Amino acid sequence: MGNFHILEQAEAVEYARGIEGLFPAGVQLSSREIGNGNLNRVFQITDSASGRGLILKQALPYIKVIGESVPLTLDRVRIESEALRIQRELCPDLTPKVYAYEPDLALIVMEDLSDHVPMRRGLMERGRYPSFGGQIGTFLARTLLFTSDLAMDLQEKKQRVKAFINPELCNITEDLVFDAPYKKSRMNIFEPPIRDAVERIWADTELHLEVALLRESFLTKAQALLHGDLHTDNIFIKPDSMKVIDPEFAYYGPMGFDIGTVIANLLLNYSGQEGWSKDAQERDDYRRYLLDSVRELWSQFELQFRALWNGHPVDRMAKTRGYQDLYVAKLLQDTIGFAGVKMVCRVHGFIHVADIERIEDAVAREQAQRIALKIGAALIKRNRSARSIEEVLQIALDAVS
Ligand SMILES: Nc1ncnc2c1ncn2[C@@H]1O[C@H](COP(=O)(O)OP(=O)(O)O)[C@@H](O)[C@H]1O
Ligand SMILES: CSC[C@H]1O[C@H](OP(=O)(O)O)[C@H](O)[C@@H]1O
Repeated sequence: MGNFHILEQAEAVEYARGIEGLFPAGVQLSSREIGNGNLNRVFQITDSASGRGLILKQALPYIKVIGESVPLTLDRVRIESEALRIQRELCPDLTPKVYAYEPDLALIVMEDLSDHVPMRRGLMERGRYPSFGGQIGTFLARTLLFTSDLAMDLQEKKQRVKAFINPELCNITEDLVFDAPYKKSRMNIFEPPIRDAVERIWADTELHLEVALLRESFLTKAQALLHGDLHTDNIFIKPDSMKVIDPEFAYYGPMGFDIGTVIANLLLNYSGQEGWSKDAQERDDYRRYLLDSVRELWSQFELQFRALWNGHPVDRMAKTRGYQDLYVAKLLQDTIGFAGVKMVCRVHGFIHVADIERIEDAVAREQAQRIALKIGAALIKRNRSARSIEEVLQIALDAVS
């Protein structure tokens, strides 16, 4: 990365213009910076005449939301580009096209998905996406099964694990998801009215034991190549299409972490419904839709995961009678536990979610935060005994009754 420098907007445009086969010669290109994420710069570069465009994403050598005092490896762009390549091979319809990867400048150029919306925004506007369960179920089943020991040559899989060692990005998750929310820490940000609920989490040793076990799994279980940050801002959606972006947190970890992250974000929106409608009927209907989506996601995932396992060449031991059932049962438990920690950290941790944060009414916002903490903590505590996704739905219903 010797030639790295932060691109000026005009340089970004010239870089895009130079990519062979994308724009006609002499084309007039416009550009705007649209990056609203925590880590990177994102330019949308458009041919004003045809409306065709692309996205140029450049990593900064530090954490954007904190500043230059906290360096962050540019190697994350290699991880992101390689993960995108693998995900696209496995799920061509569910990932963006990548046009260029330039390691020296730590940038990736990819398909502009502006005809989709980030799913978080879609849900905040009460969008309904009936195909989502099937789409995300496919993404999860294919990316998780086909990158695991179940379906890969065991030696190749180990090489993959090595290529995806992602210590600095994993460290962010280890700190922000598994550590800070469970103790008094400068990394926690929350509003005074929920201090009592946060302090209960800090003092709950039964909860801490479950988090320690989930953290151990995150640290040691190299089960599959994870996306690593599968929240609803990283899912772009429209009625007939869904695409997953931003796998810079990819590493070999426990499958349930990715599935749990999606579920957590649906349930954070569920919690936030407290502030998005004055009409109780409308709020309940939308909550029901979100719970149906959680159920559908899990059942589609399970169906497709089992079908792929049964229908493709897999590891000899994977055919052992009874093994698949135990594997899927444990996967559900992991999913539930990780969904819980991903909810809790977004309420009083360092990074919050707009679904709750943007509620203007302070009382409703507080209520939404309390609901999210209640669901998150209950999921964490249930993780090792859960037997069915229905338990997740019941926990969510109990939290608002
Ligand atoms: N391929 C894309 N098409 C359209 N918008 C995109 C695309 N990639 C990123 N963006 C926009 O930039 C934002 C930040 O991108 P992201 O890859 O999530 O960066 P970060 O890692 O900093 O979060 C996204 O939320 C979205 O608004
Ligand atoms: C200090 S950044 C933490 C936060 O940033 C990542 O989000 P994104 O890259 O999608 O903006 C990730 O969720 C991390 O938890």
